[in-house]
Amino acid sequence: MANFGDYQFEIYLNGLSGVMPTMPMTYAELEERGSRALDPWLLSYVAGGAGDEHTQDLNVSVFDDWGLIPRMLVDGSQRDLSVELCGMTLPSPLLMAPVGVIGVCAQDGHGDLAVARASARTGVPMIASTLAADPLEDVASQLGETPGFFQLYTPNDRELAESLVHRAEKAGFKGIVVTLDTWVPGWRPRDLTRSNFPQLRGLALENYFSDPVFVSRLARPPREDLQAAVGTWALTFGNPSLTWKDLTWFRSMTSLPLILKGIMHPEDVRRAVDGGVDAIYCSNHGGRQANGGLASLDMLPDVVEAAGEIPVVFDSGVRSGDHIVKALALGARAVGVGRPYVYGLALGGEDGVVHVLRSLLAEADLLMAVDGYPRIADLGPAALRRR
Ligand SMILES: Cc1cc2nc3c(=O)[nH]c(=O)nc-3n(C[C@H](O)[C@H](O)[C@H](O)COP(=O)(O)O)c2cc1C
Ligand SMILES: O=C(O)C(=O)c1ccccc1
Repeated sequence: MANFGDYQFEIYLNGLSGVMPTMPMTYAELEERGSRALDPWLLSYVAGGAGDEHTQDLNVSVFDDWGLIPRMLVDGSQRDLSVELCGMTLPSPLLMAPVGVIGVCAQDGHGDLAVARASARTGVPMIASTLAADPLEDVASQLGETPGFFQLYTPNDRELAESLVHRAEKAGFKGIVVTLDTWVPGWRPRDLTRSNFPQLRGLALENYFSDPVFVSRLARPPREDLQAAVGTWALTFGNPSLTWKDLTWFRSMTSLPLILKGIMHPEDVRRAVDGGVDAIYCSNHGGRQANGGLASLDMLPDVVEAAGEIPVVFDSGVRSGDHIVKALALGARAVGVGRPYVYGLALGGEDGVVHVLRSLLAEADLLMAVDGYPRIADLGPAALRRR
């Protein structure tokens, strides 16, 4: 397989216009131009976080606390970014974190499908959100050979939760990611001032509206009374009384690999591992849920240690190839990005997402080559140091 870094040569030889017309090459430009491509009310939701967004900003800046240490005269002719995750071999450690409004971040309102097609083209797995503008079956049908994951927001209606998970299994998803940190949205000033949850406009609820259990809870079909359907969704969305006891239930719901997302505390890692999960997803939800916390990267080494043999997926604040490499060196098995591909989608649709993913992978691949860590197995705590 070609190295991801070959994207560099495509750009040198063809010019960026021959590859992806006029797309940004730095995150700063991607964020700036992607932001302008989104309606202001939607941008507040996508870019915003909890409180004064200190934790959200810290997620990104914390990567500067670590520096990679280059090694010389290492044979870089055989590079390999592939990883094993939950019994699957992935071409790279990069994942697309679940984003619940990507549907409306695309010009045509079908961003979930565009992201799924980008996943098919790049081999970068999509973790499809419960909150989607197209039903999960339609998303799964666009994934091609790339394994996909379904992210579950656990409603307080157990029958509905089980229906969603079983639909995901049937549709061909290869793992279930249960998000634990968002059974209620956090305090998000940007959304509060503009009344901005797109969900409340009924914009990302197709998995519910297409679900027989959900529809059976309504007096009239969603299309006939959208307001009532959204109201029922709001009352059903989260379950505040879930506890670790319910891990048995999650485990019993599916034979697919089970991953718990939003884990930051090593004690929670141990409970999850004891409960038989297949992977731990270390994340603070991109700083959107709780302000005043550590950066997600701050907890990664402790989470990895507590997880032992169980693989750790990481996200929050990853913006560049060096961020990916640093998270891998600190023990992550796979690394997710959220906002970067949302801006790629807003700017260039499916091609924009592909460009963002290929750029991140090319940067990570070339950095590992230049720094003398050509394979992921070469990366470990000795590859970096806290400044
Ligand atoms: C607009 C937006 C919507 C999100 N929706 C979901 C979601 O539906 N489910 C979920 O588990 N996480 C959701 N997340 C969190 C992401 O999965 C991920 O944890 C976070 O974006 C990572 O941080 P980053 O944006 O700094 O890369 C969302 C994030 C954003 C930016
Ligand atoms: O915006 C989010 O990050 C998110 O996942 C969410 C989910 C439900 C309600 C509000 C926000």
